[in-house]
Amino acid sequence: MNLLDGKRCADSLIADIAKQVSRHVDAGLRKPHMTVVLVGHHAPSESYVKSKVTTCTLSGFESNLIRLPETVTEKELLWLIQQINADASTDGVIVQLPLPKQINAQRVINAIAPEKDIDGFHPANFGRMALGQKAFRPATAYGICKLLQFYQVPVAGKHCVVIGRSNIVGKPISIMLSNDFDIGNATVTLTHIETPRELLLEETRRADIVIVAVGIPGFVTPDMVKDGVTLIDVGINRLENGKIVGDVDFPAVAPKCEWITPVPGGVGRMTVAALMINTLMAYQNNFELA
Ligand SMILES: Nc1nc2c(c(=O)[nH]1)N[C@@H](CN(C=O)c1ccc(C(=O)N[C@@H](CCC(=O)O)C(=O)O)cc1)CN2
Repeated sequence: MNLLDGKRCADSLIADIAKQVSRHVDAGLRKPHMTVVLVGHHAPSESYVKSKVTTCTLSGFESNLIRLPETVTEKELLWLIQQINADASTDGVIVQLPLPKQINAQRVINAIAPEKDIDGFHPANFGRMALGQKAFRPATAYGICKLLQFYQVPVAGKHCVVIGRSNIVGKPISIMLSNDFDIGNATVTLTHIETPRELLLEETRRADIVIVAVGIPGFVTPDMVKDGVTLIDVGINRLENGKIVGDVDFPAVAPKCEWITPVPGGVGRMTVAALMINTLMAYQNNFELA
């Protein structure tokens, strides 16, 4: 069993980004700038946003965090997005998800200027990504690709099963791994929590790579996978005792795996690193450097 260490990979990517930024700054350009919008006080979101702001500093970026109250209206949030879109000093913006019930998240995402949409959630970026064109790619999915690439895990020609069909993880990773560029060229089956159990097992038991993003602790058990599988655990579940675990029963399944991501320290770290890659791309696009 080998660990796909997200911290090690993310640290290496961030060091590389910081070098590129310092070359741009030495040449007289301003630093890349990310704006983060956080609505309310969702505890995990607070921690993710803190990690994004800290990683901006490590990457040599400027960042600013705009906090809005839980009760903010959709209209007020859309107005703020318009202001950020028009602000030339911001290269990229993210609105931390989830948003409170009164706000339609997709309407907010649709209002972000595609050239500042470093989350890659806007339909224009999602569409370009699906077509294999240059685009901001959803950070978790992109981070998984970067992690597989870093550890030289073979993907082309492999059978990959994704469990979970969310717009931010399951759908984009299934498209990216099946595309014929970068790290793709896998044969991908997209399953989800409503896939009949028998069918799910039929798929996962013959998969070379399983990616799980369902938000259920211990969902993947040893009987579901074959020996030598590569297992990517996207789940982040907080147990009552304060422990964070993924969607995989790690102690039981790890001995069967050739490669496996830990939680914490796996995909989560890569999400933040991939967001930095997207921000650098937004900046380089702005200055026509790429
Ligand atoms: N606007 C967005 N909102 C959300 C996204 C996103 O990509 N864009 N993804 C998730 C949350 N997320 C990033 O925002 C995220 C999740 C997890 C981690 C992370 O580093 N996890 C650590 C453990 C976390 C902890 O200790 O609390 C790990 O796995 O090691 C970073 C970012 C939903 N919202």
